[in-house]
Amino acid sequence: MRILIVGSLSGELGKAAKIVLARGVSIDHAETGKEAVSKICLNGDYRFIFCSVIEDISSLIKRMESERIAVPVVACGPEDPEMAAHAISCGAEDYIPLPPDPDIIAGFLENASQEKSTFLTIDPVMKTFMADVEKIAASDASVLITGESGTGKEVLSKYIHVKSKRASAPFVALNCAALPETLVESELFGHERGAFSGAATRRVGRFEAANHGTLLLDEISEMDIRLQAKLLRAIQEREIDRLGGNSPVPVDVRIIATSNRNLPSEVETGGFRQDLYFRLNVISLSIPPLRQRQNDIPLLAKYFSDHYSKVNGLKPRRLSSEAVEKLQKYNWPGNVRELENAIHRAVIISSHEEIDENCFIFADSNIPSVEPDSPTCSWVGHRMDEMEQAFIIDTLVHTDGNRTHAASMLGISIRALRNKLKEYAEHGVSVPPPNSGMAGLS
Ligand SMILES: Nc1ncnc2c1ncn2[C@@H]1O[C@H](COP(=O)(O)OP(=O)(O)OP(=O)(O)O)[C@@H](O)[C@H]1O
Repeated sequence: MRILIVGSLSGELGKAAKIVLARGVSIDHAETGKEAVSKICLNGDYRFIFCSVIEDISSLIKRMESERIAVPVVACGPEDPEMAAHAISCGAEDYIPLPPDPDIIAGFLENASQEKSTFLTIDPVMKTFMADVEKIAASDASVLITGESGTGKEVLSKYIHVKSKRASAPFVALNCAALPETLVESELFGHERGAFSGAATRRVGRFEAANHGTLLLDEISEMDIRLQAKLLRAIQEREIDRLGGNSPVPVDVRIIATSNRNLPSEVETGGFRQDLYFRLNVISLSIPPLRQRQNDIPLLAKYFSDHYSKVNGLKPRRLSSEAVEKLQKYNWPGNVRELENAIHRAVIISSHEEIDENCFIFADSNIPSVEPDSPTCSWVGHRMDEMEQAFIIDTLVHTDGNRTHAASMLGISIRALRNKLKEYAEHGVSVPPPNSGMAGLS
C-alpha cells in the first residue's frame, strides 16, 4: 500500500506521515494539489491521498476527475466537526483529525488493508472451490473468473493477489466497461506527453502501475476487439507500448480477468478473440450464485450488519432468526451485492438492536415488479419503447443505480445500457445516478 500526502509536512501532517511510515506503509509527498495530480499520473497507484484541509480539496478532486483518477481522498485537519463536514462535502471520503492519534491511523490502515480482500464463505459447495483458489493463488498463471454480477469476482481477485507471492506489490484494477473505448487504451498502456490532444502530462498506464503485482481486468468481455489484440501482445511479449512512446516498456504483471458474460459464446460470435481467451483462461474459476450457497447468507449478513453498524456509529445490530430465514428463502438475483445493500438499509431503518424480518421487503424476483402506480401496471396500450424504458429504469432503481448489476439482470451489455440511459437523459427522463447507494430509503 502506498499513500500520497498532500500539503506542508512541517506541522501535524508531517507527524501523521511519520506514523504512517512507521506502520510499514510507503508514502510519497506533494506540496500542492497540482503536484499531487502530476505524481499520480507518473507513479500510478496510490491507495489513498491524505490531503491537508489547508489545501483546496475541492479543486484537487476536480483535477483528479478531469484526469480520470479515482483514488480516495482522506482530509486531515483539526478536530473540528464543521471542517470535517466541509471536507466531506467537497468530496473527501474520510477525515483524520490532527494532531494525529497513532491508534486512529493504525485502525484506518488496518481497515484499508483488510477491506474487500477477504472472501467470506462457509458453504460446503465452496469447499473444493476455495481449496482450488488457495493453490491457484500461489501460482503465477492468468486467471479468468466468471459468475453472475455481484457474486464477488472482484473480491476474489483481490484475495488471490493477497495470497500470492506478489502481495507486497500493487493490485491494480481496470473496469473495461466503465470507460469509453477510446480511453481504455491510454488507461491500460499510458501515454507520453502530447500523444493526443489533452495529454498534457506523461502518464503511466495500469500495466506499469501494476508492475510486479496483479492487474485485474474487470468485465473483459466489454473490451473493444481492436484493443484485445494489443492486450494479447502485452501479455505474450511482457512489454507494453505507451501511446506516443518510442520504445516498449517491460512489465511483469499477473493478469486476472473477470466476466459476467459467457466468453466462449462471445468467441463463437466473433466478439472476443479466441487466442486472447486461451491466454486468459489458463485457470478458470466460476463463482456460484448466492442462491446456490445458502449457508453463506447468515455469515455474510452478520458480516455486513456488523460492518454497517460500525460505519454508522450504531451499536451492533443482531439479525432475528426469522430475518435470517427470510434472507435464506430469497433468491438474490443481485447476489452478494444485493444482500449487502439490503443489510445496509436494514441496519439504518431498524429502530431496535435487533433486525427483524419486516426490515426486508422483496419483490418476487421471477416476475418484473408491477407496482400499482408503475407505468408497467397495465401493459396493454403502451408502446414497446415505453415499456422498455420503464423496465430499465425500474431495474436500475432496484440495483441502487448500479449499472453493471442492472445490465446483468436485464441481460444486455453495459454499453447497451449506458447508451439507453444517455438517450433517456437527453429526452429529460430522470435516470438514477450511478451508485446512488441508499436511493431506496428516500
Ligand atoms: N465472499 C464475499 N465476502 C465478502 N464480501 C463480499 C463477498 N462477495 C461479494 N462481496 C461484496 O459484494 C459486493 C460485490 O462484490 P464484487 O464487486 O466483487 O462482485 P462482482 O462479481 O465483481 O460484481 P460485478 O460483476 O457486478 O462487477 C462488494 O461490495 C463485495 O465487498
